[in-house]
Amino acid sequence: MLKIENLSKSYGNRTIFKNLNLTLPAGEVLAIVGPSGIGKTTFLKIVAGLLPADEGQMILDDQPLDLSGHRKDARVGVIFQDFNLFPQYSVLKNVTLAPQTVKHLRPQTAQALGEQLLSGLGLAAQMHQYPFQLSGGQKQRVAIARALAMQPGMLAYDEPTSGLDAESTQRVIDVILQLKEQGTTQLVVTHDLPFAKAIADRTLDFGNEVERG
Ligand SMILES: Nc1ncnc2c1ncn2[C@@H]1O[C@H](COP(=O)(O)OP(=O)(O)OP(=O)(O)O)[C@@H](O)[C@H]1O
Repeated sequence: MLKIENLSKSYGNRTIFKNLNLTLPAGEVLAIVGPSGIGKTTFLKIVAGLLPADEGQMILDDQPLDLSGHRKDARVGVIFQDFNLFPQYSVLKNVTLAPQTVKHLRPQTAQALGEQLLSGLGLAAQMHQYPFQLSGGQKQRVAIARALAMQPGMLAYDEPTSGLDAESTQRVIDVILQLKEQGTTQLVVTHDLPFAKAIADRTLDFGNEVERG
């Protein structure tokens, strides 16, 4: 479960959100929607530990999350809009690298985990290919496998269907629902309302429901 209490963020004298409170029960999917520039990505980056919050706290599975913007643990897995895969590494190595270097898993253990995750996401045939050989939807699923390989407490996605065709979008929907079924807590920033409807237990409209003044 993710619990957010009185979270505030400003850029200079511009308040992006103020006193934001939110509870996301374990295994639920929250979609965050709202117009461009309203602060959705800012919020996601704070949840992911990539940007500092000004005030407030976040608790994931009863343990506080570091909100300094320099979080070192991998408790929140992030999937970026542009995938951020390493182009010089195979799909499997993209997934197994961080578990070995950050979590110090033995190569065989990381490999077994990577193979299991990639197979589960329908990428068994692509394991030894390179990112340039994949479709956008396949890259997105590699990014999801890579995040899951760090065994995070939850996943956060930034516009995961942006630039994907209908078929790839459906695969992302299937993966998110499959992970939900397995109990993964997920937060998804999107401007795609039908997509939000297909995945979410709950939708937060960042434009209308969030305090900023
Ligand atoms: N580092 C920064 N310094 C100052 N202002 C920023 C910074 N990052 C973002 N902003 C501003 O904060 C506002 C919220 O940006 P953010 O990217 O969070 O919005 P968004 O809702 O994700 O938009 P989009 O859907 O277009 O990605 C925007 O007006 C943006 O210009």
